[in-house]
Amino acid sequence: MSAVREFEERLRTVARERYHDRHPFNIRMHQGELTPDELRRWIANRFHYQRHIPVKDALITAKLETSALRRMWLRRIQDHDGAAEGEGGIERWLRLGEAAGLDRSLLLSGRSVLPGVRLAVDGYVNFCRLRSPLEAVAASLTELSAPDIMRTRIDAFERHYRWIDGDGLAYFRTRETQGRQDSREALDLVLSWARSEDDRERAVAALAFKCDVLWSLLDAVDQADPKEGP
Ligand SMILES: O=C(O)c1cc(C(=O)O)c2c(n1)C(=O)C(=O)c1cc(C(=O)O)[nH]c1-2
Repeated sequence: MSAVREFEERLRTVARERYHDRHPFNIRMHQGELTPDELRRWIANRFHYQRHIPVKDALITAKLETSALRRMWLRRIQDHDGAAEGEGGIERWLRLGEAAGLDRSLLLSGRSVLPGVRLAVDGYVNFCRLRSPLEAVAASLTELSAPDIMRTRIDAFERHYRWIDGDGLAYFRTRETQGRQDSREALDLVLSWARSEDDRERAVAALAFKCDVLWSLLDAVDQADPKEGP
């Protein structure tokens, strides 16, 4: 196998084997075992991650040196922030919250964000702020596994959590396609930028770090005091 194919295989293995679809909270979600309060707590806390994705993508965009690359990365910001008020992934996530009975003002206030979730998201944003473009882009490669988890989640919501209106699932449906494009583009960049063995090690470590971010976020949600609100 060529060195590049071997590197790609390592990245795909990390993205598969350390991905948060194996986290106990996601397993319970997919098996239909979450209570409405647990699901609401996840939605409210994951909103904190969602609203920071375009922030970290702006930090990455600032590191890219050509118009073509910046144009590519700007699309990600628009996917989340929309081209106009009332559009985009953040708006779709707020609608998911509303479909689950969460007021958008609660999500926007950040009042429900658990300390561990705040640290995990800060960790990811600061990683993208401080590390090389190669490492920041490699960290986004968890998205290699994201389209599959979106499918699993849509199926689980439609089967087990029918109290959430189906229109609320628009975020997940849109992300299935967007995630595929994002991960294809990011993988091409990482494969072409990582020239040395040292670069490849750093890229794999960046992806493993990002898996830890997603895992820690779910640890915090999973271990939250059930008496606390969403
Ligand atoms: O719900 C999920 O399981 C999940 C996972 C990930 C991921 O794997 O990083 C992302 C998303 N969703 C997502 O919605 C999203 O917009 C996104 C952007 C990124 C990224 O790192 O650039 N990951 C993810």
